[in-house]
Amino acid sequence: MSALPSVIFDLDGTLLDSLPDIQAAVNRMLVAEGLEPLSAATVRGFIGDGLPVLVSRVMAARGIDASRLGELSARVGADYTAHAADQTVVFPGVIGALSQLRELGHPLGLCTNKPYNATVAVLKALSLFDFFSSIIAGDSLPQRKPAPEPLHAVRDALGRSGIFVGDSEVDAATAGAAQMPFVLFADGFLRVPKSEITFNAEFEHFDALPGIIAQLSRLV
Ligand SMILES: O=C(O)COP(=O)(O)O
Ligand SMILES: [Mg+2]
Repeated sequence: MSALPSVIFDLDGTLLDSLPDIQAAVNRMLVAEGLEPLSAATVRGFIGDGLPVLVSRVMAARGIDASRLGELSARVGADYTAHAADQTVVFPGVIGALSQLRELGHPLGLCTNKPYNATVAVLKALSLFDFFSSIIAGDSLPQRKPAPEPLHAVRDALGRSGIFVGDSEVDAATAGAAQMPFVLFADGFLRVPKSEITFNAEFEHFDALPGIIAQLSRLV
């Protein structure tokens, strides 16, 4: 029997409902600038392409001069990292599914566009850090998702074929570019209709994930 494939996870909107803390950090910056805060729905639509892109979208929405991107990204990043687990919760069933997959012998990895320091802070605060043998974040490599390199880097570090589990069109495109099967968590931060993306399977509760991985493992 061949070795079980690795299972590689996206973070925001897949393992974590992190929107409240991302929105709060963005709005602390806006309020400090004397500007109106943004709604959760608006901020949700800005998440998925990494922190600098998020901040550039926030700045555009509130008319802040683009020349301040470096300064404001650094400020939001530091503030968010210090408060990354204030309101953020793990989606129901995540710990059970990760435990089960690890026990079965699947190596587990993480491939996120969130900056590395914030990723580690939130994973440790929510007792998820020890599950992952390889973590590639939004600032780990010159490329970020949807480029295939971050996903390939995690897969290569884990030393097996891989299955990617994510919530967004960015993740679907990354899996396609990396030529890896993609499992969609359908209750995350997807910004396009499901019909516009390609996935091998989908689920709405993590209790269903180990069964899906068992099926796909026969194909990879
Ligand atoms: O930080 C982001 O923009 C998105 O993070 P994710 O890749 O974990 O969904
Ligand atoms: Mg995501």
